[in-house]
Amino acid sequence: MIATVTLNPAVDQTVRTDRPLSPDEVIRVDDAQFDAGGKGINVSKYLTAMGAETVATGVVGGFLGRFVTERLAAEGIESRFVDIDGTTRLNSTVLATDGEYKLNQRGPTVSAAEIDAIAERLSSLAPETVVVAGSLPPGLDTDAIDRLAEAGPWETVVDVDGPLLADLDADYALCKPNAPELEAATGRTIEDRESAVDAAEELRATGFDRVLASLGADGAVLVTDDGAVHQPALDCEVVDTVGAGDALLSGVLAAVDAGADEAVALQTGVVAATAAVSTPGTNVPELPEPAPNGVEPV
Ligand SMILES: O=P(O)(O)OC[C@@]1(O)O[C@H](CO)[C@@H](O)[C@@H]1O
Repeated sequence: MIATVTLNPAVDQTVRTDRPLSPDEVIRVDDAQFDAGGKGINVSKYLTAMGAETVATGVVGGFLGRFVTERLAAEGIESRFVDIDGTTRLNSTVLATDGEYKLNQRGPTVSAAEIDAIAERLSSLAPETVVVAGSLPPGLDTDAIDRLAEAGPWETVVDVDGPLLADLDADYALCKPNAPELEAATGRTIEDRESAVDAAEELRATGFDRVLASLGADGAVLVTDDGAVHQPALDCEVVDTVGAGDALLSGVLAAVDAGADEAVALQTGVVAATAAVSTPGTNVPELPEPAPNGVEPV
């Protein structure tokens, strides 16, 4: 079973307007989509859709926290969150004709005691894999992630900001930086897939068995002990990019969980990410079967 930990969940609000954003004007939008979000939660949503066993945990609070747990229950996603005093955040995406605007709140304060409570939840769930994903809320630093990684016999996967990746001390099974995060974690410049692989190798040497790097229009690479594989991006019309990284990571984890090799896992991830960018918000779209193998060694 794969448990996900979201230390800073969100209600994701997505609105669209058929004009550019401009200051000092009221811009009226026709409708708003609300999804239960936060990176770990999204991973649990995708894993469930892909048939992998998963439980979402982390912290929730207030009326927006209730929205998150109720929405997950309605979608058939198992969750075991720790309640906190503050209110879970509202993150907004505005899809306008001049671009995609994302406003993420910092979120409520979370304490070390609440990390202990999450570690207890994880111990009782006894997952094989724990995925810690998303930003750290006020009150926490990377020690919280290291503590969760070391609190049990599970392997731990992380999807956190680049500077945080560089600060982690425990051993991790996998991390999933995008290109700017890979640059921030290593101080290297990513110009192409070869430089991404070099940076990923450097990151692996600091305590990550595998590095899954998303490279936007250049697809993704998965770098492991067995070398590196690359999957080019697939053609699609991009509606919004929110949640694409979560879909990529989920596809890789679900495929590995089902016994697939690295190339098939990477391909499954890129297919899921392509479906994610083709749909607004962070609800899980219909996931197509992986296309013919486009994976190549780097
Ligand atoms: O502020 P963070 O924790 O870095 O990211 C949070 C977030 O933008 O990530 C998800 C998409 O990946 C959304 O569901 C959510 O709003």
